[in-house]
Amino acid sequence: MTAAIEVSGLSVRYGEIRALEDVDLKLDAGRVTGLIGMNGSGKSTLFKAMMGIVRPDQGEVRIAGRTAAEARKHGTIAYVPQSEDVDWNFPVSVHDVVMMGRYSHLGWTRRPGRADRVAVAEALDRVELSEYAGRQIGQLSGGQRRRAFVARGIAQEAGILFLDEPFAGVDKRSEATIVRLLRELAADGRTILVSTHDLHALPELADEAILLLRRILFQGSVSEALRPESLARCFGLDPLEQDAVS
Ligand SMILES: Nc1ncnc2c1ncn2[C@@H]1O[C@H](COP(=O)(O)OP(=O)(O)OP(=O)(O)O)[C@@H](O)[C@H]1O
Repeated sequence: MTAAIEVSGLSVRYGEIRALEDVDLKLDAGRVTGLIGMNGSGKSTLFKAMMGIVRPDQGEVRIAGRTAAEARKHGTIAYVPQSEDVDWNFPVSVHDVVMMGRYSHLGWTRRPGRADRVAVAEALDRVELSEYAGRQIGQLSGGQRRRAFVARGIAQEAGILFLDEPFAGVDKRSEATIVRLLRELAADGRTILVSTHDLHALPELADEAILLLRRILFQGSVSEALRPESLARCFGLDPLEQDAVS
């Protein structure tokens, strides 16, 4: 089976800072992968490099046979950003946000047609936000905001979905809804990569896990990734243990 995403020998620097070093990974379609790493370990940089937003110093990214930049241009990748990277006061409705996913599909008039409106309505329905379509995006809860961005990716018909910390600031019920939704989207054949600090959600969420600390420390089963010795290498301590005592 050809990997949907193949990264080889990827290194990224910001001036003197080495954010990623010699990263190799393969992600297959139909699977959810959890990307685990402490703050500053390079998770966002990895997403950006795989979307062709930051240029690698070395190595390459192939997305379904294309370069990262080509794949982004073709709308192959949808990105759900970290909450703090979004201006929630921006005067757009939930419907408008989801319609943004159709931009790569719009014809020469650049005006949404019937097919675009249908795609947006179906995406909103899929994430159970139809009744919120007219609301300003900032008037949604944390979990609903994430679902609106997932709907944007569905409307975009993206085969690949990257989510950067989708559970941060989200209550348990919304978290469970997002986990269920991502599992369904993977079952449809999408490739899903989710960065998260929420290790407790991992067994239900992900088919496999990657531990990142500038380099890939581990890629494999969730149960192995969650072993104390694996986490100790990734975080320098065992965070599950920390949660239990705090
Ligand atoms: N635009 C930038 N300019 C300079 N340094 C940067 C830039 N973006 C990230 N870095 C640095 O690169 C390293 C990796 O950062 P990155 O944001 O990829 O980590 P992260 O794992 O996503 O962290 P977090 O969990 O806090 O979001 C960090 O040392 C960070 O300070």
